[in-house]
Amino acid sequence: MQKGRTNLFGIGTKDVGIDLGTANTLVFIKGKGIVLREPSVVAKNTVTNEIVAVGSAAKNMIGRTPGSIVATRPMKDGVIADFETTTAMIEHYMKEATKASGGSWKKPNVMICVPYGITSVEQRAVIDAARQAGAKDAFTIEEPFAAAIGANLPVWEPTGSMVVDIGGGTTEVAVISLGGIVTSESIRVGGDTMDLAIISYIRKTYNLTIGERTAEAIKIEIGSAKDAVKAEKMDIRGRDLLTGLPKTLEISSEEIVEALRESILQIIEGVKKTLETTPPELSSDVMERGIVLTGGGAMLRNLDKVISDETNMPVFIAEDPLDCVAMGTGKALDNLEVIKKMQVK
Ligand SMILES: Nc1ncnc2c1ncn2[C@@H]1O[C@H](COP(=O)(O)OP(=O)(O)OP(=O)(O)O)[C@@H](O)[C@H]1O
Repeated sequence: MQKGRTNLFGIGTKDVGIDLGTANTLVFIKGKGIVLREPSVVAKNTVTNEIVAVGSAAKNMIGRTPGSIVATRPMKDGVIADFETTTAMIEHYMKEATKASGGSWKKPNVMICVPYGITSVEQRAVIDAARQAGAKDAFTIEEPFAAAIGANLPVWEPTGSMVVDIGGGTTEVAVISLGGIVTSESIRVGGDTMDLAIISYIRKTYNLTIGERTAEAIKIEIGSAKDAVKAEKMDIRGRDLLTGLPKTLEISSEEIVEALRESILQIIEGVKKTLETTPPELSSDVMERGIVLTGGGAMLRNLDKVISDETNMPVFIAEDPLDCVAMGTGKALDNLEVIKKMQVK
């Protein structure tokens, strides 16, 4: 255990962990837990280049902005698409974290979880952004590793742990042992791809256009990775492509299973590919302990069952799958000395 120190946040070490996800950003403060969760959205005025809003306020602007304001997701697809905006986002969340702890900023160590496989240049840029925003020192941790720590897997032990983190932009599959990622796959399929697949299905089948937020709501409410015993129904609203007018129709969960089939297949392929390249000793550990699903996508109904059927492995959903990466990022601060050795040079 690291020895606590007193600062303006109160008693004890109050270092900060930030899960910079493609869909959501979560901020963890040591000793307090997760203090903030907001969508990773930034609204920018394209004329003045000014940031108008960050987080929930910006998400509400998606699809509703006048021409001069654009609401974007700077981390879309699991990569840093726009560095300047990402920096602004880090600054915003660090300020919000200060407010959330009811104190003024006493420089903390900041651990930032970044998408797996981002370049060392991008990692350094994130570190610089955090330092600029007031961090005493900043470190990065890769997403599947943070997810595994957050899911309480024994990542530091000489045993194989397998995690499948299904986020907004990507799905990351990794086998971890002795504090390192032994084998991994990053698939450009996540919750966003599922939403787009639903939009495309509804358009093709019913000539109805729906927005991304509606598609996400459908996925969360009646989405499933395989047919449920009892089909569920939902009324959805969109714009009829033929008449141009708003229209409501009823869809069933079976249709969403069909719409999501391709995305699910790709996730399964990624899991199988990782298992194929896992050394036998570690595979047998995974067989014994099971595969752990984290990330928001882990909550898609029956996804655990489908992955288990296809791999013949036990599959478990982590407790609080949406929080695993942020919790793991925060907990990694307890092992700062080890994490320091993993940093890009
Ligand atoms: N109950 C649910 N069923 C299915 N999907 C869900 C559910 N709840 C949330 N999601 C999806 O989870 C995704 C967000 O997950 P998460 O917050 O773990 O992603 P992220 O960490 O921001 O993304 P990434 O890991 O790609 O950086 C969104 O696509 C959201 O629609």
